[in-house]
Amino acid sequence: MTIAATMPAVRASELTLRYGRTLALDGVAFTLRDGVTGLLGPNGAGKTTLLRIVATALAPDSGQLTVLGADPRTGSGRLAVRRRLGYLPQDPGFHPGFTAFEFVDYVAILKELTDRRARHQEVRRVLASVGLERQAGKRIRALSGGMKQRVALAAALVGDPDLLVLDEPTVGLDPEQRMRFREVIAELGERRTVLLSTHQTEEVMALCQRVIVLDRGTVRFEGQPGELADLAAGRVWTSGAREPRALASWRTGSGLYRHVGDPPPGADLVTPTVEDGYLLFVDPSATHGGEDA
Ligand SMILES: Nc1ncnc2c1ncn2[C@@H]1O[C@H](COP(=O)(O)OP(=O)(O)OP(=O)(O)O)[C@@H](O)[C@H]1O
Repeated sequence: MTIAATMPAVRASELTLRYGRTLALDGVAFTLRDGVTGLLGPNGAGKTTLLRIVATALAPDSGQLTVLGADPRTGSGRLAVRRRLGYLPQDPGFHPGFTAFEFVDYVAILKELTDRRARHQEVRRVLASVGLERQAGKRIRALSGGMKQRVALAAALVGDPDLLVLDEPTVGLDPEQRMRFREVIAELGERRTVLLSTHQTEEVMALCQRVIVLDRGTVRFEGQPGELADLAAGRVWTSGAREPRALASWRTGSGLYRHVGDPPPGADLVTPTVEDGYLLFVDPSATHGGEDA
């Protein structure tokens, strides 16, 4: 079953969550529709906390949340969400003695695929979709980090869920594996709603139709990656020397220095990237303090 194009898969407002004295989420609001949305933010921004809430693994202290038309505050609502959700957590909690097949089969059992034959067919399908058909019989402890990550993604794909929540899915992967993951995720995003967290702006450019920038528990930006890049227009330039007053200034492969910040008069402005826009939001010395007001 697919969700109607007009209906957001996730609608959240005023989500707040504290761990003791740490305010991890502070009035977070966003809407997710079909396609791939990247959740970008520095360490400790609240990304994992937010993904766990959307995946119904954690309840917010306050705020409103609708996931796939259901209310996760109720038991029946959580069950309805979990039946149509695929979640790749940061730490999937593998039993290392399981084979890849056994682990994904175990997840399929938890997802109520009771018919053994159909279930095994589904396990083979999802393992093949991440290129692991030949490793299905290997013990997880014997797999590389990248392969373990693929097993975790395969488990999230069981049952062809309408909503996929992926916590840093490409972390620790080599470039080839990352490309392979991108192919799988992009294809899913053509038919489903995918929310993935990442530290990598290049991932957002490569994959995401939309991006949410989270910093210190607050949404700083929500829109298209191109719009985030455009926010840095006029604030990125190159020159032949380091610029100590810039927010960021580094020597590039060409030998020229690239700077983000307030350019001097007559600066050689260049086209900004998503990373430039992101830097302006998350750098505490940036002049975007009013954006979240
Ligand atoms: N179980 C917990 N107990 C106490 N504090 C926590 C707990 N989990 C997270 N935090 C704190 O809440 C804040 C948000 O953490 P969270 O893991 O959601 O951020 P993140 O954006 O996913 O970070 P990273 O990119 O490093 O994974 C941080 O300050 C973190 O230290």
